[in-house]
Amino acid sequence: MEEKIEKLILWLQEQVKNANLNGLVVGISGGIDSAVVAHLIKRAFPNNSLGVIMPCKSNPKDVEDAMKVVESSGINYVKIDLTETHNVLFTSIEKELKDKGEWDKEKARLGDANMRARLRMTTLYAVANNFGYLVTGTDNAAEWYTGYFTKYGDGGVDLVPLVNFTKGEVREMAKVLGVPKEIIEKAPSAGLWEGQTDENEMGTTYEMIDKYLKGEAVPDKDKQVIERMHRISEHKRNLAAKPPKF
Ligand SMILES: Nc1ncnc2c1ncn2[C@@H]1O[C@H](COP(=O)(O)OP(=O)(O)OC[C@H]2O[C@@H]([n+]3cccc(C(=O)O)c3)[C@H](O)[C@@H]2O)[C@@H](O)[C@H]1O
Ligand SMILES: Nc1ncnc2c1ncn2[C@@H]1O[C@H](COP(=O)(O)OP(=O)(O)OP(=O)(O)O)[C@@H](O)[C@H]1O
Ligand SMILES: [Mg+2]
Repeated sequence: MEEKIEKLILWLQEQVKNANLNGLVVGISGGIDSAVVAHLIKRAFPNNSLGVIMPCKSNPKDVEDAMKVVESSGINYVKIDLTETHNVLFTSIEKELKDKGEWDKEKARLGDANMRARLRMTTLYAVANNFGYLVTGTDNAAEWYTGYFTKYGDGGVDLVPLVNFTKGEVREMAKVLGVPKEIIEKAPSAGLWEGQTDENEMGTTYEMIDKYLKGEAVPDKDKQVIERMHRISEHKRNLAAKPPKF
């Protein structure tokens, strides 16, 4: 794993050099994926890396955990609270659609959640412009394959360094990098609504997705969930659809 980490760090340095920019920024959530990326970018660019903590109606525990990652990695950081911004934008959309009689409360929950991820993306790009940094994503192989991310939200990034690592490998990497134990052990969550966990929402587990990606046998029920998620999220892994020239 040490060797893979060294190669990843060189790769990160090369990407920034090729882009003619100065360094890297990442959103730090208090979860393991962003903890690993924060440690990696701090190692790649000790003086040109930044973590952004962006609570958005979030559980205060997430900010505490994000601060543990700031401490363990030693990364420079800034905290930008998006709660008020989200309120203003979301309630104005709600009002207009309600006035038209088109408000769907059920579907709105997902729209609300995805808006949090897209506001974070917008914030990261504003910060990246300011410093001349690239925006670093945190998706691992399991999330990328299943499309378990918000299109143009946490999926809207310049680099995805963890995309070839299963969740299990990300945990292994976290240990080597010195990510705090409690961050490594907590249940993965997008934190987009109270009590959300990735595995509850997906209907399968990272253990199963990792096995599937390694070509190992998984129960039929899990295989079907994974293959369906992959199929319906194909559009997220591509740029916008273009018609041919007529
Ligand atoms: N076939 C197609 N071709 C082109 N575009 C297509 C499309 N189908 C949908 N779309 C577009 O994509 C949109 C749906 O995609 P999207 O907006 O991403 O929304 P969606 O995939 O429905 O939801 C995002 C999922 O990712 C999870 N998530 C989000 C953020 C972070 C994390 C985490 O682990 O931390 C997890 C979240 O909990 C939720 O389950 C549609 O509204 C439509 O605009
Ligand atoms: N409150 C937040 N502040 C800053 N960035 C955030 C916040 N919430 C989410 N993000 C960004 O969105 C990314 C996607 O979230 P995701 O939950 O997949 O990763 P994670 O929280 O790092 O790890 P885990 O999957 O174990 O919860 C995060 O890695 C982080 O970059
Ligand atoms: Mg998370």
